[in-house]
Amino acid sequence: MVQIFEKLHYTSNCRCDFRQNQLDLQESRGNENSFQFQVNPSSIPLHSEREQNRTTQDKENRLLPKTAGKKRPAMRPSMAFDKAKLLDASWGSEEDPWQKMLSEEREMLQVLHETNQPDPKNHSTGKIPVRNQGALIITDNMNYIGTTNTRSFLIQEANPTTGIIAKDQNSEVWGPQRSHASRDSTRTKPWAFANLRDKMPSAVALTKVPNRPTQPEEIIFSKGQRTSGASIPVLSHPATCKPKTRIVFLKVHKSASSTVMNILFRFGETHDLTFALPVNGASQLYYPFYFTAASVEGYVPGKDSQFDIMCHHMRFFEPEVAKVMGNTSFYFAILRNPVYLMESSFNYYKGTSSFAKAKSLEEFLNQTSRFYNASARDSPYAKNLMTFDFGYNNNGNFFPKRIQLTVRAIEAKFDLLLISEYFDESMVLLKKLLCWDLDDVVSFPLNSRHNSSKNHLSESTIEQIKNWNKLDWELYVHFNRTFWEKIDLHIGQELMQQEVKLLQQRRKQLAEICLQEGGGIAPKMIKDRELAPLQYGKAKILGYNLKDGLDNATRQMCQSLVTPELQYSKLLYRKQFPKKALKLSNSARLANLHYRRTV
Ligand SMILES: Nc1ncnc2c1ncn2[C@@H]1O[C@H](COP(=O)(O)OS(=O)(=O)O)[C@@H](OP(=O)(O)O)[C@H]1O
Repeated sequence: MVQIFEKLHYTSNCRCDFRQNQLDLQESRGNENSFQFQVNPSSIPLHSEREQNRTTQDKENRLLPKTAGKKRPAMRPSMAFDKAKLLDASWGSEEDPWQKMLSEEREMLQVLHETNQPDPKNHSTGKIPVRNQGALIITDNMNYIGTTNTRSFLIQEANPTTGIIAKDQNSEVWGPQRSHASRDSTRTKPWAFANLRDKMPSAVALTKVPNRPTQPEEIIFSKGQRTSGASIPVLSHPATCKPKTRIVFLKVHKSASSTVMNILFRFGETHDLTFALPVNGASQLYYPFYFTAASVEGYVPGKDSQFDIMCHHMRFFEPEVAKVMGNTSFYFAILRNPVYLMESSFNYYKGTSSFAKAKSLEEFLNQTSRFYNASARDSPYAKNLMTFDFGYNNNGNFFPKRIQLTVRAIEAKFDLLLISEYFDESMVLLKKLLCWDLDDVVSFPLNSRHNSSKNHLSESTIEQIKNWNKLDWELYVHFNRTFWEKIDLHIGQELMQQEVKLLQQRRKQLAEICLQEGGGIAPKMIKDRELAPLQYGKAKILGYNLKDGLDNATRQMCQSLVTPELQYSKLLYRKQFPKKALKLSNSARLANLHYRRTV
């Protein structure tokens, strides 16, 4: 009986409606003749000879340790795809090219995305293409990847069998903002927080910070593996720092990405920035298929950097993203401990083919061959979801080399990888690298589950999840380490703690100003439908009630902090494409979007 109910429930409320995804795009093609669908990646022309024949000095520079503010060169997709053609013959045999490359000691290596983006032509016929899961690896001796003696560093440093206990910062809510002397004068804040300045206590004095508490990553990495953090006793950015406004955020699933997205939405709105929004007001950028520029509303082929911020769910595909956002945008993403990510995913995506029939996460893990079908289109929710979102093969076998190259490729493209277990530290680091204000990164947690839909995990289940999501686990371990290295490099532990404290105080204060109950509440208690988050799978997603009697400006500010992703997205779409939105809402399409976010 329960199962029957669940089945019905999931079907009616499923975000994994791939068919709908196809139809959305199909329809958009009909409406938007200007859209050009992605060509076969292998047909992308090569960059010029000059670009390819980089100088020896260039190559040497790429092998130097990372330095603050220095962006390493992006992977050249066109070169990569040309070489990809050569490797087409080994498609399907995943191991062989890996083994071959392992023996090529002097060559630098590069991992590529899987190359077979679904053929958009299939979409127009309503056919759903089968995704080839083969990973493609190419060699390229002109790239940024280190020499052979660094190849096994990841596995040596990380102990994948060690447990990580995630610290949940969701429930904390705090305070005051700091002044920002070097603000870009062109920036405007029509309403955000401006009216609250006088309601806030003066900035917290910078007192001696207590020793850093034991944190999960310390269980994994010895202290010596981090550089010592130099404390910089200043809170304002240097005069030369100009807020970054061109941003790509890879919204990795179940990693606090909706909260980050809300931060970007608010920043974009208050600074009149434009968003690369999904076509036809859809909720995602062509997910679970590789991102394609044509899935962005208003994208004009050949026109550079048309939008300021891209932050909807997508499966990352660099050349297409670059078409819309250019290569100089600030690229960042957020990761989460795969153990807790999977526990969250199991509840949220309970309706997907892998999880629907499993009575519990434990049952799924004990019988993965029974429940998991790698070729099912919705399988990524059940295995290495982060790897998949970054554009790599989530079913790939584990090889140290695979991880190393994947990590290198991600690092080559992404300026920053955040860690959701350290959300506040992540926001302080983000603020620093974007040259933003503290108020720009303050937020309330969104898309959080009610405790009743969370499951306790035993030690053995945790181990099983880690093994099952080995690729994600290794990514997480690596980027957890580099996260702290970045903090040491850019901020220092002491200043970080001070700023985290300020951020938390600010959040707490905003909660007192805005929230009726002071924090997240169960869905049935939410009074305003516009503020009700999508309820999905088996998860009960918390929302917020705003206080009554707020003046207009305060209410608007508070509302923006708690508006769920789908409603906020719809609002931005209306603002950016009023005519199209009107057309869509006339056909009652847009109005219902937040009830049927696909996937
Ligand atoms: N600030 C902050 N800090 C730490 N964790 C946070 C935060 N905000 C959201 N969350 C948790 O992130 C989970 C939802 O992730 P996403 O928003 O990425 O989900 S989704 O893919 O967009 O559906 C969801 O995890 P679960 O509650 O375990 O499901 C949220 O609780």
